[in-house]
Amino acid sequence: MEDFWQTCARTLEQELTPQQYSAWIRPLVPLAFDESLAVLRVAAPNRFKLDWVRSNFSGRIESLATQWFHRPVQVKFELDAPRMAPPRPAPAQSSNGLGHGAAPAPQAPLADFPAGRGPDGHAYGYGPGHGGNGVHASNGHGAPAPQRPAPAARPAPKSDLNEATGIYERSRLNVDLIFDNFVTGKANQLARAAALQVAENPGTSYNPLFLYGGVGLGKTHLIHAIGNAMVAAKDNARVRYIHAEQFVSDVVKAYQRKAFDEFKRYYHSLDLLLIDDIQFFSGKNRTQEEFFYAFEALVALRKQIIITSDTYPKELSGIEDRLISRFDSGLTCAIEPPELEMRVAILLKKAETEDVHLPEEVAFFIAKHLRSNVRELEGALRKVLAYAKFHGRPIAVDVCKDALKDLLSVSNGQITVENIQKTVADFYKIKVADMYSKRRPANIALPRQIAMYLAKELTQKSLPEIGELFGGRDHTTVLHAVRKISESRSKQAELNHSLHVLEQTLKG
Ligand SMILES: Nc1ncnc2c1ncn2[C@@H]1O[C@H](COP(=O)(O)OP(=O)(O)OP(=O)(O)O)[C@@H](O)[C@H]1O
Repeated sequence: MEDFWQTCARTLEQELTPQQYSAWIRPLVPLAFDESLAVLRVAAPNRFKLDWVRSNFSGRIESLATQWFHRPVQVKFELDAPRMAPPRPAPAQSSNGLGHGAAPAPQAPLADFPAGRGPDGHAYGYGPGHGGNGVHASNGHGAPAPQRPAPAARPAPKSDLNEATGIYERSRLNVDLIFDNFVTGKANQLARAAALQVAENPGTSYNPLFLYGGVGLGKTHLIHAIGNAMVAAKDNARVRYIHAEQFVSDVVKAYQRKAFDEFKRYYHSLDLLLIDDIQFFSGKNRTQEEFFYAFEALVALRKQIIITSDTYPKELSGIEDRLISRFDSGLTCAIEPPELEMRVAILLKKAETEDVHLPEEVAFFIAKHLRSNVRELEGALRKVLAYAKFHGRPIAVDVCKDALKDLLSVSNGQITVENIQKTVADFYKIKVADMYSKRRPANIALPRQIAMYLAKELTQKSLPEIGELFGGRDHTTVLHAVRKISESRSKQAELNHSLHVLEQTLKG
């Protein structure tokens, strides 16, 4: 087996770039070859590498093994326990800023950029060898913490676990959000391809990568996947995921502590900065200024920046032009709401992750009725599974109907505002983001008014609620749109026809 592995590694070394070889193949360790089953077991140092090699190299390794052993061989990848992804840590704080502190993190938030001083005056350590950096693992959207421990094959040495935990605490990456469990379809394939490209060639392909789309469509998932891939490729990569609101709060803390030098030192030294929901920078001038400096510094050093937003750069309001033009200078990709088949695939994948068998007709039922975003789909699936378990009933369509009764009636015959926005945007060939953007050219303003009108007609939402879902518009704007479209409809046959088609499409 050792001989085979040496030959296999040599072959792959010739076929791959040196970076790919040392990132993915060199860390693999052959464990055993089971003669009777013709199964080759190979260990990967962590979960990301494991997922990556399984998706990208298992076929090639299997074919080399098949040639070598003169019979079909299956390759099974396993985690090499000592370097596995860390268990979800209780937020750890260095007790004195230097060692691996085991004390629970304090309640008052500390500077999110490391090496700062907490309100108690203690310095909070950062850097390799420091177990805590004074940051909190939170469950909020802003800073998801590692969610789940990778299964341990054997107990890992404590120091390795601490080190690994440190990496994930500092980066704030959620280890569960990886490429492997990101379902791809028409709605997100370009964004995913760009994300993969950036993960493989950080800083040199698309910089910045700007991903935008409506709520719950997978932007955060995708950027964590990039971060996780980068950490997997390079253990000491300086990666940081941060929600834009948290960045604003870091700037405020830097002000309070007169610590802009530390702030800059930290942000300007990253290899990868993932910043989520940049629209939250709107109107925050000092934050924008600091982000501008960080952006310039990182791009000049060919360090990667990835940004997400609810709309495309030119549509961002309250953001300086110099930032907008920089956001636009790399690659901008949209993530659209998923179509039916993709929603089904997502549900099946989520169920598989939970080790639950979800009959396809149940997945179709849920996907047909909940159309707007993936977060909503996940919530519905969780409800159905919990309901079935609680009532001791098998997972079937009738259980779904009972479990999702509220959701189904709230969406008033299954039509949601998000779905209306998507349907109308597709019909008029504009971007979904235009539905909530501030732009007002006629080719956008009319479809937006039509969507508002349909939202009022076909859902239970109030005028203020609709206004909110259309980029925070006032209810009088919605009222104006509803009145205008209903009046025009009675006079213009063509508009009436279009509305009829849209209504039929939405009612399915
Ligand atoms: N294509 C996908 N495959 C699998 N899971 C997905 C996919 N898209 C989204 N999800 C899941 O849906 C949930 C919501 O996704 P995420 O938080 O990434 O959305 P978002 O676009 O960042 O939303 P927001 O704008 O509210 O921040 C997450 O649990 C994510 O894992």
